[in-house]
This record gives sequence, C-alpha cells and structure tokens, in this order.
Amino acid sequence: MCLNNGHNEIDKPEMKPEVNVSADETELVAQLRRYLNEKLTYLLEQNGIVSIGVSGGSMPKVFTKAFLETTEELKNLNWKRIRIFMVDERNVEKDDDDSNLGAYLKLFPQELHEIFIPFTCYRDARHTAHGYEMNLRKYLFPEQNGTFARFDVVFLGVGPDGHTASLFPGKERLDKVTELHWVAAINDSPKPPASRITLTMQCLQNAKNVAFIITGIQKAEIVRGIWNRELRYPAAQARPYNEKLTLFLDEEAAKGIPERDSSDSESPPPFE
Ligand SMILES: O=C1O[C@H](COP(=O)(O)O)[C@@H](O)[C@H](O)[C@H]1O
Repeated sequence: MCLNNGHNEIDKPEMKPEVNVSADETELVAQLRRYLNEKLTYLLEQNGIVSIGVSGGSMPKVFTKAFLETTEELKNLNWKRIRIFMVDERNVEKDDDDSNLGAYLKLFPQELHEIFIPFTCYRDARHTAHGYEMNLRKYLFPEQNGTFARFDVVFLGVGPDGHTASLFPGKERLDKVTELHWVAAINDSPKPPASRITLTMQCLQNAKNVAFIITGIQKAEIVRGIWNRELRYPAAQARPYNEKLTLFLDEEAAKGIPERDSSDSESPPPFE
C-alpha cells in the first residue's frame, strides 16, 4: 500500500486514454464505426433512449459517415431510441452557416432530422441555454449523477487553444457554472461567433463515454495536454470520472502522444 501525503491511498496507476491513430479519413471513419457499433449495441440493450452528443467544426462530416454506416449494420434498429444533441452550439439559427446543428442537418437524410434535439435561438444566449437544457431533460431524460446528466456518449473536438465544446481556456466559467447544471451561455467566445451555448464541464466529466476526434499537427500540443492532464486546457479537464476516454487521432495529431519508449526521455517531444 502506498501512503500518499499520510493518507492511506492505494497508488493506482494513472489510466491513459484508448488511442486510435488513422492514416486517412477512410480509416478514421472505420475506427469511429467500430466504436459506435460497440457502444450502441451495448447501450441499446441497457437504455430506453441512447443519447449521443456531437460537436461542430470539423466533426460533422466524419461523424455522419461513421454513424450512418454503423446504423446500417445494426439489426432491427429502432431510430426512435437514438437521440443526437449538440455538445455546444453557436447562438444562431440552424440555417446559419455558423450553426453546428445546421452542419449535421445538411449531411443527414431528411427522415432522420427528428433524432436531433432541437433548440430555439434567442438573442440572449442565456435564454437559448435555458430552453435547450429543458429540451435535453424532456427528450433525453438521461440518468443523473446528483444534479448532472450522465449522457451516454459524447464526441468532442478541440481547438488549437485547447478549448473543447465552447469551454475556452482562462474562462472562470469552467468551474463557476452553477446557475445552470447542464448548459451554459457564453457571450465572449474568443473564437467567433462570440455568443454560444455549451454543455458545462461537469456534464462532460459525468458522461459515460467521451471520445475526442482530433486531426492536424496544430493540435498535437493539445493531444499532449490531454495525455498529460495539463488542466490549463479545458480539453484536458473534459475527462470522464469513469476514465472511459478514447482518442481518435490522425498521424499528425498523434505526434502529441509522448514517446511510449521512455528510454530516450531526454529527447524533446517530437513536435517541438
Ligand atoms: O467552435 C468550435 O470549435 C471546436 C473545434 O472545431 P474544429 O473545427 O477545430 O474541430 C468544435 O469542437 C466546437 O463544437 C465548435 O463549436
């Protein structure tokens, strides 16, 4: 038994994320399809409604391909048992080019648009956030851990600054979001548009499964931050309490994973 700071704590090895590295988009989609098939097969046996959170930016294209291929594989799938919701959203109408939801609706067949959790856009993002939270409660009725939702699977992207969803570095909202347990309003996003809504960090941390999809050398530093739990990055904070964290990386972003062979620990990280 290892005594840490005089407390009787068993020194358990730090769990590292499961890492999938793809050579190209085709392989990334295949990896995502296998992950989605495994999670949906299990969750559809356990739950009434399966809640899948998705991000915007570069994610819609690869997620949509993997999701539609997966659901073709699942036998006797009842679509009404799957709900997809935005992990964050710009405070714009869904037909706006900046809309994350709009990006998915352009890619999904019309008959599947009903599986997306809707939201009403108000000029004041606080009203948008409140209404969206009510919809998440009404349509998903997720398990809760205390007052926080336990969404089934959450897919996150990251920005080169280390933001995830619309939780940005240096914003005190990361730990002081109390007025809404599930969804927060952001009016000063450093990445335009400034007005957004986002799941709170607590909800990301309470999710049953969290998967990052990260591509490009410009995000390798953030991958290292996630790997080393560098908590200045919101992406590194968004680690589920149950440690079920999976990374889907291309070869460029994967350069942020410290060399597993520590024999040459003097050499600088591969991308510096
Ligand atoms: O603004 C946003 O940025 C992040 C990262 O986007 P990416 O294009 O660099 O992958 C995205 O995950 C988030 O949903 C979006 O609102």
